[in-house]
Amino acid sequence: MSKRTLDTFFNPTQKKVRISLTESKDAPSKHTTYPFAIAQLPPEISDLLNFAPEAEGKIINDQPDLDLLYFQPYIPGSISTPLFEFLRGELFFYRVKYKIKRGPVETDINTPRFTTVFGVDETCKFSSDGSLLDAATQKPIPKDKYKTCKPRPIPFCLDLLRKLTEAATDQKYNFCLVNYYATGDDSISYHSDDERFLGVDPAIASFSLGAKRDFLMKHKPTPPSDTKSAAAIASETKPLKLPLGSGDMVLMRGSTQSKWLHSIPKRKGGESGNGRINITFRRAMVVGGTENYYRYNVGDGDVMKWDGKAKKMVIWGEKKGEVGAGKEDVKAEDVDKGYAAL
Ligand SMILES: O=C(O)CCC(=O)C(=O)O
Ligand SMILES: [Fe+2]
Repeated sequence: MSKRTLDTFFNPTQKKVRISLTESKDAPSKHTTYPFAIAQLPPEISDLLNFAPEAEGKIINDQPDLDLLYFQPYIPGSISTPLFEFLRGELFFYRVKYKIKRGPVETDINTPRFTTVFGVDETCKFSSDGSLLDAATQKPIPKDKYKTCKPRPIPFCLDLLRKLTEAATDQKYNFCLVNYYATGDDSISYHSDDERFLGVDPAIASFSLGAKRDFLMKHKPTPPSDTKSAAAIASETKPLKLPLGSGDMVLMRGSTQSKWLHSIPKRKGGESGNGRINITFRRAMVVGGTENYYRYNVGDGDVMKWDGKAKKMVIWGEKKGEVGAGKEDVKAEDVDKGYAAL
């Protein structure tokens, strides 16, 4: 067996761009699907975001099927905490519950983190008035095109980062998923983002803001029927731990999603109690992707918003109250995102 060498090196193809904000500098983002308007980034943040990426991306491809581009950091250090606080304070979040069926047994799942999502798959575009148009014909879409969700446009405060990320990674993104891990008890179990609606070998750009959390990766178990035995692959690969800090970005690309799993495990103590935001940009190709993302990241429960005085997420709207605490289903760790733990 040939030994793979560690060839982590600088990627010469990365471009730097400046994005000028064409929208009014302070008009909040509004849409009929938003529970409330979302403020624009203050200029102190948006001006400096234009200097991203702060560091060159390092390629990590020294293991079979792995292809990462790791920016440490991507977001300038002087704005990563203000951006974290801005997004935690301005976005609406959900604590999604759903049921899964394993054979005859139905299980209730409580997603062990706060989530929210914006975007629409490649078959549609948002027009300037916020309505959805067919991407091919530019005509309004049939009312019943999306049967289980109402797609939401990416607000300006996240769309600037999306555009910068498109330029830095040479990829297109139409979805923005946001996770908020309030404490070390919040997590995402081992999974891969390899759904068919993302197409073959999807590129996913993943940002970290706030508390440092470990990002674990391990190769998927390989069926022995493949060209190599499961044992041969297992001995060639070793699990990876990236201690993601505020402002870091990991681009996962190539065969990474089809062959590797990733997770943010629960942690005791440390800075995890200060909260961490994860933002991923992805590109969904078909209607099913849009329906899936809204089902698992918005769901049908209460809207939640950060309460700066209470320093926690509370239910937004008429019924105010504390959210989430102590209600996690222990089983959620195993089946989070609808995937059985591997
Ligand atoms: O929080 C993270 O860094 C990872 C999130 C993730 O894997 C996902 O949302 O699919
Ligand atoms: Fe993921």
